[in-house]
Amino acid sequence: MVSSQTSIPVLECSGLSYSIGRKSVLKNVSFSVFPNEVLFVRGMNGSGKTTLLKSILQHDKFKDRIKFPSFSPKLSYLGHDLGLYTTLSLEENLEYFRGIAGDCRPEDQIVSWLKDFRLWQRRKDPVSSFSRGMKQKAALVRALLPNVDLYLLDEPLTALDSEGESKARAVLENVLDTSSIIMVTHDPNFSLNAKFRLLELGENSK
Ligand SMILES: Nc1ncnc2c1ncn2[C@@H]1O[C@H](COP(=O)(O)OP(=O)(O)OP(=O)(O)O)[C@@H](O)[C@H]1O
Repeated sequence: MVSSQTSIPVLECSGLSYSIGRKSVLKNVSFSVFPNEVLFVRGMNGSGKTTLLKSILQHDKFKDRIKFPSFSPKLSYLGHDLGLYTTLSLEENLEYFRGIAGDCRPEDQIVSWLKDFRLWQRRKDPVSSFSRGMKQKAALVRALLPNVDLYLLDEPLTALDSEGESKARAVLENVLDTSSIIMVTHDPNFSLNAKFRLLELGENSK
């Protein structure tokens, strides 16, 4: 369902422009993210989707453009670099991130997600032994482990099979009960059973 909500946004971005060297990557980008909503960010390769997520992570540098009207939200990021220690087991990774993250989702929720993703039996194996899709699922669980207000997910369903994608959809809908998500996706048909908005970035790399 497309959102028509008028509550206070978690994040408000107005007129954000960003250049790398002489290349203009983001041109006058404006959008809002509301509580318990997902913002899908789409656009061609090179249109600035990853740059936008990284700009939000570095929001201190863009104080006049990226604002948090009600409170400064806690953020969690999943990028193309999956952010896992591949010589450690999945269980060790999650223990490590639980240790540094502070407030985290309950253990039983994480166990349930690992079972849904068929990772539970492999939790003691080094992440380096995982397939590409398994690494992606592990990285998604790692990113969603901290209990934060806003998740920044860059193509989080890359390499997932149809079962994995369906489970990931349920996990993301679960997360939206308490948080908001900005999700980069190339799939125009991807949807969640949640309120959503769309941000289409222009292609600036010609
Ligand atoms: N470190 C960098 N140095 C120079 N140019 C960069 C750098 N990072 C990104 N860019 C340029 O910024 C533009 C946007 O890149 P970005 O990764 O944000 O695009 P994207 O929309 O996420 O692309 P994709 O769909 O391929 O992941 C591209 O033209 C890219 O070449």
